[in-house]
Amino acid sequence: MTTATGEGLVVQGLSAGYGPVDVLHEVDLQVRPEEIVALLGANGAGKSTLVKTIGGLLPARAGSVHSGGRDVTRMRPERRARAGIVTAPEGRRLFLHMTVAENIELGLRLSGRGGGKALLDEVLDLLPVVRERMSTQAGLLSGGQQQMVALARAAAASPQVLLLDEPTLGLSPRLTVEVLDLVAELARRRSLAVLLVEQRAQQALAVATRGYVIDRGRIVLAGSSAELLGSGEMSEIYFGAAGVAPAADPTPTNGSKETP
Ligand SMILES: Nc1ncnc2c1ncn2[C@@H]1O[C@H](COP(=O)(O)OP(=O)(O)OP(=O)(O)O)[C@@H](O)[C@H]1O
Repeated sequence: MTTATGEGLVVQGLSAGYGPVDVLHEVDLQVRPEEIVALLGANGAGKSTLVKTIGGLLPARAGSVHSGGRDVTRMRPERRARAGIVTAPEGRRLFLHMTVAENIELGLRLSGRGGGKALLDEVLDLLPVVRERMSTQAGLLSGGQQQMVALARAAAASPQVLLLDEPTLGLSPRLTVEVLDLVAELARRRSLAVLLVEQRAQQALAVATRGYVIDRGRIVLAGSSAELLGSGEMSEIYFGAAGVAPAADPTPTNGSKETP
């Protein structure tokens, strides 16, 4: 593990938890620009907690988070977003009664980091499904379309570090491949450092160059995608604990969480 903090996302010795319970224990990870790194783990392993702590929604109890060489550990989420760390949270979190355009505008305003019309245009070129539905109410879109809107909203905020918490949750295998291909295209075009949280290890490792496996709040395995896919240890830790096969398709749900 390099300790260089100059580029991308660097997490060192990060611990966090809820109330009296420690959930994350001294997590180290790094994502360089233009790199997609998968964060894999069974239900309850600590993936969302790690994303929340990196994004600033949950305070770090120890350790540090750097983005582009800047120490953001003590910054509030809005300041972190302005510093380049943008999260597309699990469950999409769209405002379902608002149009797609309003969702994107509001997201950009909240992040305080919109990349302007040119960037939004570039993102929408990659996501024609979103462009075609800018005036549609978000609640009327399918789960896959909502996922694309969440991705567009996050990408249009001009992130340096993009945290994607289960962007394929509830999507069909075909849409999963489509969303992950788009993530890869965005990472390449915009030099993004992408941390991709996924339960679908095979699909995630197909677009990621490297991955980490988290178990009970600790990184227990790290390696290239090929190494992880071939690792018996990973199957044991991850799939043994999860009780699902690597390519398992989680039960589709179109449910969305609406934040006030
Ligand atoms: N708000 C909370 N308050 C207390 N404990 C929580 C809270 N959120 C999560 N936890 C606990 O923290 C641990 C890690 O949960 P987390 O949601 O980070 O796991 P996860 O890997 O994202 O799981 P999943 O894949 O099911 O979303 C679990 O034991 C969970 O019960």
